[in-house]
Amino acid sequence: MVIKVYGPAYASSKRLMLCLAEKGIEFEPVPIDLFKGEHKTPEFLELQPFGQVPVIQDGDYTLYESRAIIRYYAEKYKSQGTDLLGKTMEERGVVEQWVEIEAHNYHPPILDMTMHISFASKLGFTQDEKLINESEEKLGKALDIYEKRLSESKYLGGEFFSLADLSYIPMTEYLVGPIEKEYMIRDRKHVSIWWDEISNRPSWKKIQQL
Ligand SMILES: N[C@@H](CCC(=O)N[C@@H](CS(=O)(=O)O)C(=O)NCC(=O)O)C(=O)O
Repeated sequence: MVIKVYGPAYASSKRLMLCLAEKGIEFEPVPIDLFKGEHKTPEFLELQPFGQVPVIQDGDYTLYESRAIIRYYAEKYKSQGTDLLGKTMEERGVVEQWVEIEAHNYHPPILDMTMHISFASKLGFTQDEKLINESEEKLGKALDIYEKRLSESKYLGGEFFSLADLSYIPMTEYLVGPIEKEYMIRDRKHVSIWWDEISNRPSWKKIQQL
């Protein structure tokens, strides 16, 4: 049974598509147009009561929250494709730490900047310059911590690519692309090297075609 991935091919939905690609797991994208409110229909809310994407349906198993989904598949298919969790519990702990840090210190400021820089006019709200600046400052502080970590370790989770790095890719795409803040990556030597490494993975290039 092919996994159905409900969501647009960007941001959090792309996070799990990337994980499935790294694991060599086939999936069927089911586009959900947020701008048309397709994530707020009664049918979709049956699937995901918070009205957010992504959601997966794997047979009669349904799961939402992108980071829960990538952990599920990384564990379920640990010996298939790229091992994204590390070999020991201690490595796993460090991987989980950086996945959580992304969720709380990286994704939110980039999302706020993206919404206000790229979508304010389209969605009809006033661009909040103060929020953009505060978000950029918060992100800069996080990136300085990543710079130190990546000066000591090739990847965030250790000397192996893992969920800790994978989880960052979709929102970093916004940072270096649509919101034109690539300098925040390029001004940090080790973060820049890391970004070039992880964004050149075949899985990411494959997902970009969607
Ligand atoms: N923590 C959730 C957040 C998902 C999320 O914020 N999804 C956005 C779309 S995107 O930011 O990933 O592109 C959404 O559904 N937004 C619509 C809404 O929140 O009403 C996850 O990681 O799955």
